[in-house]
This record gives sequence, C-alpha cells and structure tokens, in this order.
Amino acid sequence: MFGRTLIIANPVAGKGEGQEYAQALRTVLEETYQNECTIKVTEGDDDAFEWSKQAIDEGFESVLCLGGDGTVSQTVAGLLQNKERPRFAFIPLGTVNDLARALGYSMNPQKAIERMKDVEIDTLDIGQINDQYFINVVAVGPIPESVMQTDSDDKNRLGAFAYVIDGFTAFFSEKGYDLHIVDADGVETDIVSNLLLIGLTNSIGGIEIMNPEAKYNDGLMYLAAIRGHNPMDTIRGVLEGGIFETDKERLLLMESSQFQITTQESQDVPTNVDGDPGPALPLDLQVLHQALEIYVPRNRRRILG
Ligand SMILES: Nc1ncnc2c1ncn2[C@@H]1O[C@H](COP(=O)(O)OP(=O)(O)OP(=O)(O)O)[C@@H](O)[C@H]1O
Repeated sequence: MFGRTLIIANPVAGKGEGQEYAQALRTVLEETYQNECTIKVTEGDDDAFEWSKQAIDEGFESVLCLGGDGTVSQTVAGLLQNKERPRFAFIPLGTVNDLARALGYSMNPQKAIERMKDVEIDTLDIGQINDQYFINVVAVGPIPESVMQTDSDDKNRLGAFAYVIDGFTAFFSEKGYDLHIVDADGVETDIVSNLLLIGLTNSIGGIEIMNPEAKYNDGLMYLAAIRGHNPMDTIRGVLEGGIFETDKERLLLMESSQFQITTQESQDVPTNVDGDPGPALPLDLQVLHQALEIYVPRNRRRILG
C-alpha cells in the first residue's frame, strides 16, 4: 500500500513528541506493510517543503508528515511542485487541525498512527490563493495571526472561535471593508464585511460552520461573509447560530471553484491564510481539484465533511 515511504517529523510540534511518534509510525507501517521507511526530522522552516519536493526524485512512493498545520502546509506545498506526486497522509500534532477533522483522522496521535494499519486511498483538493497554497481557510479582515491557531481546550461547537473572539476582540475592527467578489461563473457580488471566510471543507477553526455537505475533494470552496460592519457580539451570535443555517440578511454564503476578491479601499485589507498573514488584495482563489492522493482510515466513525 504505502511503498517506499518518507516520514517527515517536526520535533517541536505535539508537545515535543514528534520524533517519538515518527518512530511509532515507522514501526506500524513496516510491520503492517513490510515497506521501507525513512524518517527525516525538521530543523527549521523550509525542511518539510524541500524534502517533500525532492521525494519523487528520491524514489519515495508516499510522504507522511507529523506536525501542526505549518508542517502539513509546507509538506503539501513541496509535493505540489512536481507533476507526479507521492501519496500523502499526516499525523496531526497541532492545536486545531481542521483538515485532519475533515478527513476523519483521529486527533489523538497514537490512535491516528494505529489507524494507518487499515487505510484506503482518496483524493484531496488544495486551495490556491495568488501564488501560494492553502489547505484549510482564508480569512479576509483584520484577524490577528494567532486566530486560527489558538490553543483552546473547548473544541466543540463554538470551540476555537469563541475563545478567539473573547481573547482578541480588541484586534477586530468595527469597520466593514468594501469587497467585490466574482465567482467561477462570473457572478459579481458586492459586500461590506469585517469577517469573510473561505474554506475548503466545512471545518474552520475547529468547528463545523460551513455547508455540512462540503467534502474535501468536491472541487469547491465555501465562502461565508458577515454582512455590514458588525461589532463582535453580532459576529459571535452568528457563529453560535451556525454559519450554515442560512440567514441571508446577515450572511453571504457562496460556493464556487474560483473566487476573485478585490476592493477599492484606500487602506490595505488584511488577510490570513491557514493561520498566517496572507497576501494583499486583489485575491485570486481557485481549487486545485483532487491535487493529491491521500490515505484515509477505512473505518471512519462519522460522516465526513
Ligand atoms: N527542529 C525545529 N525546531 C524549532 N522549530 C522548528 C523545528 N522544525 C520545524 N520548526 C518550525 O515549526 C513550525 C511549524 O509548526 P507546526 O505548525 O507544525 O506546529 P504547531 O505550531 O505546534 O501547530 P499548530 O500551529 O497547528 O498548533 C515552522 O515554523 C517550523 O519552522
């Protein structure tokens, strides 16, 4: 199943246990599939990107990484540098791990490793925003860097977002930005908003707030924007109610394989890509449909988003 496998481990992710988990993963794979695994431990920023980029030339059939969203994003970006790509999977060691939730991976690293014993192959969409990739979510608005990566114990329903909003209200502007959105069909929409999110699946910030039908390889992005220049308590109310519960007066909801977002604003509109500061507008977003082949556990317990 896995063939020659490269395991990339971030030793500082997951309470510093990335390396031990990598050994455990190697043992599981070698015992289950009698394959050959190589572990590489990252030292800094570009390692995961460089190693996954070179993996195909080095004869690896699969690349698995262990880490948080940063490590997963870098590994994915490296894989996408080649036309022919090794298959991919990861063991989530971060805090929010939206993609892992959408894929039905366990949030418990030991269990996620065990589940590699019985997998099937599926495909995964990757998002592109201008000249970079995203795996989870793009936010447009004055959202602080730490928003999508907040360390919250409360991962249900409001989860990370409630924590974020409580903790960072001061960072949100009550100014609404004038945004112009064009989708793949050329439909044009104007909106004033101070919170616009675009996700590839229905899980954002650790909670399921988008379209419950959203699937990680359906070729679509899901956009939700809160209309007007709302204070945080309104935004909070909308999130508590669930973004997918259509409320056309307060919410703009769209789905498309492409979005173009522009503004006439004189000041820069901040953006956030998978928890890190993103590019300035104009934004060109598109789905790289089924860009990767991935391993997912065969017996996933819940309906997937
Ligand atoms: N050996 C290392 N020592 C220190 N930092 C490292 C090392 N290897 C990788 N890094 C850094 O770790 C960061 C990525 O962390 P990652 O996102 O995987 O975990 P995390 O921050 O715990 O996860 P999350 O943000 O989802 O909570 C990168 O910025 C990378 O430079």
